[in-house]
Amino acid sequence: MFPFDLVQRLYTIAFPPTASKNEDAIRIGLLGASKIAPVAVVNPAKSHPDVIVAAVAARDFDRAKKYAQDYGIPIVHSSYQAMLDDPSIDAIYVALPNGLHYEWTLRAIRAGKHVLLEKPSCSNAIEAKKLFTHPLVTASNAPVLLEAFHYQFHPGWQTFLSEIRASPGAIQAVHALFHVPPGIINPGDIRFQYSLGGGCMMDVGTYPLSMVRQIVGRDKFLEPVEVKYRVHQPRKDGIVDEPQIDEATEAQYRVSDGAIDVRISGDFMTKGGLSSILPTSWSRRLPSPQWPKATVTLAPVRVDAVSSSSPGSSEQSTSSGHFVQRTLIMWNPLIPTFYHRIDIVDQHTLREGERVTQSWTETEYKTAYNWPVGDPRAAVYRDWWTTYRCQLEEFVNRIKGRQGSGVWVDGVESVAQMETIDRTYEKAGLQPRPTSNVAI
Ligand SMILES: NC(=O)C1=CN([C@@H]2O[C@H](COP(=O)(O)OP(=O)(O)OC[C@H]3O[C@@H](n4cnc5c(N)ncnc54)[C@H](OP(=O)(O)O)[C@@H]3O)[C@@H](O)[C@H]2O)C=CC1
Ligand SMILES: O=C1OC[C@@H](O)[C@H](O)[C@H]1O
Repeated sequence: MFPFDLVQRLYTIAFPPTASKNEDAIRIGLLGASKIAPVAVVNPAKSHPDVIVAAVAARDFDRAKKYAQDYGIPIVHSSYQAMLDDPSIDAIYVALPNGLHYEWTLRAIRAGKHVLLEKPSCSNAIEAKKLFTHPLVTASNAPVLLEAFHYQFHPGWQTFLSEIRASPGAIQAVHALFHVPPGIINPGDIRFQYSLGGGCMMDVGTYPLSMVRQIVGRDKFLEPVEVKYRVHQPRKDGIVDEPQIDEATEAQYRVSDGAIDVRISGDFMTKGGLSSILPTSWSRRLPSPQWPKATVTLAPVRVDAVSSSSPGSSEQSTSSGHFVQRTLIMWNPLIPTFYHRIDIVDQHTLREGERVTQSWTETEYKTAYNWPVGDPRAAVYRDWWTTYRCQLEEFVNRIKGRQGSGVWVDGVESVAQMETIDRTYEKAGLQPRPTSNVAI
């Protein structure tokens, strides 16, 4: 069947309806002529009546001019500071290398600008604590500061969380991954430079980490118990130029108050494609593309007669009855508008003591391009809105003091996320990324 919905969504994302701008629209300035800004801000802003992408600043003026021409941005600044000094700018999008996030976000806040700050918020937890607890950030009339964990703002991810919360059984295991194939990230990229705050855990690894933290509860302390990484080694002569740069990381965590098995995996260059049909020596050269995903396994619960056992207790394995163990999977929470799916898989077993007499599986598949029917948020959101468009909606709502969808990434969460990244690096035997020595 021809996927009309998909084509329609993709067409509307590429050519969004252009909103006429309100008089008090927020004028955003882009700090850096970055690769991500067109996708994360410039395009989403087109359909938002309260956002104008008004300026771009780059270290190289000619590059900034070209970028401004390409994306129809009226003002060009030849330095980041010139952007912050521009009184016509209300908000700044910080999409600089991670190692510059702290410095330029604090400078922007000091200049009275709201900030949409790319993930990860800072180079490490020291910076994140300084930033998010800074009096200029915590003051009641402080500018709005948001770490751009865009996927959280999409109804698809929120529906997944709601399904988990509404499901029977305590959480037993949470696994999340984000792997990208070789060739996506270029050799000289900022992600491969320690001094700029690079590394897999800082980049593709932040998403699965953020996802598992959302699922187990952001107040839970994740203690890394085992962390494995692959060092980035682009040279054939065996010399590792950036020994602190993890090209791929796998981490297992213990959760503060429970026995949940938490694992994450990130990879900048995932290989091993067609491993089931090709010899290993061939397969390990091939990319192995896969959707980012999060998987949650719940404890079995008894669903027939009244049981004295509590969900997840060991008594269940020996008692008789009808048990159901649920697994929930979210495929592709990062680009859900293109494709996503929520699988709700119920594994049924009938037991007589330790003997399983019958077992079967029932699976329900869901998608959520918008909030549920009847939810007032569904009348505001659109099915074609990308995670970035949803994020921009909420950033503006916060600045304008509007109610919004209720989804937000606050400073407490951003600091806890950075602390967990630091702990993960330390457990791996690597250094957290360097702290900025710029005095602001
Ligand atoms: N939310 C998301 O989906 C994504 C988020 N990101 C995040 O956005 C940020 C930027 O990523 P991306 O757009 O890929 O990055 P780019 O490689 O495009 O770099 C961003 C900007 O950094 C500036 N820059 C400043 N100092 C340096 C330096 N020493 N070396 C290189 N560049 C420098 C450049 O600005 P200038 O123009 O002034 O030269 C460049 O335009 C990162 O924090 C990343 O994690 C990235 C991709 C996706
Ligand atoms: O969404 C993303 O995909 C690719 C990454 O390298 C990038 O930084 C990340 O945000």
